[in-house]
Amino acid sequence: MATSWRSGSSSSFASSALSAPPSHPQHASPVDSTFTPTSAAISALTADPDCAALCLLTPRLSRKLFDRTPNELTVYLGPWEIVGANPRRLLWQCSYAGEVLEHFLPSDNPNELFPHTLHAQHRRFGDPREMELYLSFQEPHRIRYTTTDGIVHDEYIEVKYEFTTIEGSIQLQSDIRRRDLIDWFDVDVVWSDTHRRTDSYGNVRGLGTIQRIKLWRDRYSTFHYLTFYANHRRRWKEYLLDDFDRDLRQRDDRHKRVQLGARGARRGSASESSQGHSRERRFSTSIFSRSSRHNNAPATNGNTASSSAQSALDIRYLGIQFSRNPNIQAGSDDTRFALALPRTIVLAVNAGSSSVKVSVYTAEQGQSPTQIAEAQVSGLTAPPAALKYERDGKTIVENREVDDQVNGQRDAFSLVLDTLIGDHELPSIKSKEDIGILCHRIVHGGDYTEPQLVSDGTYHHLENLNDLAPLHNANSLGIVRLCIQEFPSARNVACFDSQFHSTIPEHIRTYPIKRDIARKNRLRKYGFHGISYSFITRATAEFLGKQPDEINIIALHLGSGASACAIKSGKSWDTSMGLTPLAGLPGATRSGSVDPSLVFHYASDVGKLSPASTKDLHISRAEEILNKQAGWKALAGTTNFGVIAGAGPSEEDGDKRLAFDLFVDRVCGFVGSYYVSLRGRVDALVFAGGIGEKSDRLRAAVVEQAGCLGFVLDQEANSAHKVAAQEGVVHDVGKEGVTPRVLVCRTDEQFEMSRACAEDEAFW
Ligand SMILES: Nc1ncnc2c1ncn2[C@@H]1O[C@H](COP(=O)(O)OP(=O)(O)O)[C@@H](O)[C@H]1O
Ligand SMILES: CC(=O)OP(=O)(O)O
Ligand SMILES: [Mg+2]
Repeated sequence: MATSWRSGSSSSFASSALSAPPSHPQHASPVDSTFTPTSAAISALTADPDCAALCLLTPRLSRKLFDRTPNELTVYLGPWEIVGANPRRLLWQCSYAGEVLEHFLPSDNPNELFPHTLHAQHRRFGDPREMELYLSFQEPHRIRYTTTDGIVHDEYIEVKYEFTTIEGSIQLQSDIRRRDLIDWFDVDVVWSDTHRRTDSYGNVRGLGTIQRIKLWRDRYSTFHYLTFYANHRRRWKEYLLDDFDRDLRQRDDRHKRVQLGARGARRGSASESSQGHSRERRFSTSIFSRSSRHNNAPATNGNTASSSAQSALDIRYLGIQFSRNPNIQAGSDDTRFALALPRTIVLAVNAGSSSVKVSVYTAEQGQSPTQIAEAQVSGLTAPPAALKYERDGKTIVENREVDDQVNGQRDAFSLVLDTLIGDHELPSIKSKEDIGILCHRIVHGGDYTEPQLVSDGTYHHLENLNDLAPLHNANSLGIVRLCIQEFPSARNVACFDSQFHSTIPEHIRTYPIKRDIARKNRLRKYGFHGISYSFITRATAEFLGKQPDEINIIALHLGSGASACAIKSGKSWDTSMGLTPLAGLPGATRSGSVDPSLVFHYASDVGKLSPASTKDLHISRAEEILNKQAGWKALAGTTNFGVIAGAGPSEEDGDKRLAFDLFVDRVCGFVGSYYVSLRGRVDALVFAGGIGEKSDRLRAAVVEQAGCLGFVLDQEANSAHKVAAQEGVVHDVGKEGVTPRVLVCRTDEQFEMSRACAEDEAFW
C-alpha cells in the first residue's frame, strides 16, 4: 500500500518534505506483496499547517496526488496493532526496517473514539458502502513518523484514512473502539425531544443532519450502541440500544422516519409535555464513564469536535429520518433497522353509502399506525364508479373507471384487495397472510360502545341491526364475511359509527314516544359518522393546541350521507342522525328529516316490503323511497354535489341551485341549534367529508348565513385550490383574529379505526 506525504511548512518533517522529489529512495519501492488487504495506504500532509491531513490512499489515488504535489512522500503501510496505554497508539507497520508510523489515539478509553465516515450523499454516484473506505476523525490527532533518519514528522494533524477494502476499514474502526461495527445507516436528520426536528421557522435542524449512524456491538457483552456525529452541536452522541424501548415508538415508512422511545418513558412525551402533561422521568443513566481527554491538540477556530460523546441518555426519544434519496439508500436501511420489531399490517375498510375506502397500515401495538397505501372505489351511486390507488403517497391508479367490474360495496372491496395484493411494489403485503388485523367500519353498532372482535356472536348481533342502516350495515357485513373466508388467520374488528355518540345525554337521545315501546324496540337516537367525529375531535384539538376534552365544536360531516354534531368537552352532545342514518340532513339519495307523515302521502304501498329487499336486508317501500329515491338524486338528478355546487345562473340549473340552497338552509339549521345547545361556547365550526372538504362554495354559503353567530371566513384561505394544496389534516379558513374559528378537517375514518385497533391489546 502506498503512503504519501505532502509536507507541512513547519516541523522537522516539513523541511525534508519541502525538497522535491522525496529524498528517500526506499520510498520509491512498490507495494510489498506481504501486506494484507486489510492494511491501508496513507497519504498527505498539506503545505498549510492549519489543514494538514494524513490520508490512507489506494495506490491509484495516491499516484494522482503525487503528480500534482512534488513535496509528497510515500510510505507503504502494512497491518496495524494498537499498543500501549496513556496514550494508546495505533502502530502501523511500514515497508522498511526502522520505518514506523504511530497514530496517537486521543483517549485511552476506546469508547471515546469515533472514526467518522460521511453520509453517502457526499459521493452520490458510488456504492454507498464505499463511504466506509474513507475514515476521518473530527479533531486533530498526533501522528509520529519515524525512519532510520529519525523522527521525520511529529505533529497534530487532521487524519484521514482511505482504505482499499471495506473490511479493512471495519476492522480498524472496530479495533479502535473495541466494539464491532456491525451496521450503518445514512440518515438525513436525527432529532430528539430536546432537539426538535425543525426550528420554530420550520427549517430542518435536529441534533444532526446528513450523518451516518453506526451500530456497534460490544466485544465483551451483548450491548449494542448507536453512534452519530451531532453536527449541529459539534459533538459525538452514543446511545446504548437497551436504553430504548424494544418497539419503535413511531414508524413512518412514507417519510422513512422512526422514533425510538427511551425505555420506561411514556409515549407521546414531547407533545404531551408541551401541553403540560409531562409525566415522564428523565434519564440520567450513564452509558459509559467519561474519562479525561488526552488530546492537547490546538482547537481550530472553535470548530473542534469534542471527542467525548455525551454520556447520559439525556432524551426521551430519538427520531431518525433515514436518507430519502433512493440512489443512496439502495437497500432499505430503515427496514433493516426495524427488522426485529413486532408489527403487523392493518387493513381498515370503510364501506360508505357511495364508496369503499381501504387503507393499509403498518402498526405496532400501542403505537400510532403508519399508512402505506390507500385504495378506494367511489361513485357507487354516481356511475361510473372509479378506482383510485395510492402507495407511499404516490398515485398509482388515478380514477380508473371500473363500472364493468363493480356492482356494489362487496365487489368494490374485492377489486381493492386484488389491487393491493397484486401490487408487487407493496412489499408489506406479499400474500394475504401478511395482514394481521382487518378493521371494518360498521355504521350501526346498536348499544356497543367500543370496537368488537368479530365472533359468531357479534356477527349475528350486528346482522340484527341491518335494517336500521339499510345503505350500510348489510354491505359491511358482506365484506366482513368475505374477509373471514379470505383471511382465516387475521382478526376482524368491528368499529362502530354509533359508538362515539354513546355520550349523548338522555334528554337529547330520547324520542317523545311511549317509553316501554322505545325501550323494548331500542328506539332512540344512536347517531352515526362517529368514527369521523372522533378523528375530527382529536385533530381539531391538536390544531387548536388543546386537549380533546377542552374543546367545544360544531362539526359537519358532509358526504354522501351528511350529518352535524355538537361536540362538548370532546364528547358527542348531539347529532343530527338518529335511530337510522336517515334523520337530519339530506344526502345523495336520502331525504334527511321530513315530516314523518309525508311518506304515507307519497305513495300507497309504503308499508310493503320493497322488491329491493334481500335475505340480509328487509326494507319497506317507505324506507326505500326516503333512503334511495330522495336527496340530491331526486331534487337535482345527480348525486354528485360537486355538480350541484357548480350550478350556474341558467334556468336549466334551477334544480341544482334549489338543492344547494336547501342544503345550506338545513346545515345552518343545525349550526344554529347546536350553537344554542352549546350555550355559545364554540371553539370552531369544522367542515369535513367529501362535500365539506371540497366545496368552497358550500362552506362560504354556510358561513355567510351563520355569520350572525360570529363565524367569518377568509375567502382566500377558503378557496378549494388553497385547501387542496395544504398538506396537514386541519386547515384554518376563518378570518384571522376571529373566534370561533372556521376549519376544514380532512377526516380519516380508516386511520381512526386502525389507531383504535392498534391501541387495544385485545386485538393483538
Ligand atoms: N369537488 C367537490 N365539490 C363538492 N362535492 C364533492 C366534490 N367531490 C366530491 N364531492 C361529494 O362528496 C361525496 C363523497 O363524499 P365522501 O365523504 O367521500 O363519501 P361517502 O359518504 O361515500 O363516504 C360525493 O358523493 C360528492 O357528492
Ligand atoms: C352514516 C353515513 O351516512 O355514512 P356515509 O356518509 O359514509 O354513507
Ligand atoms: Mg363516508
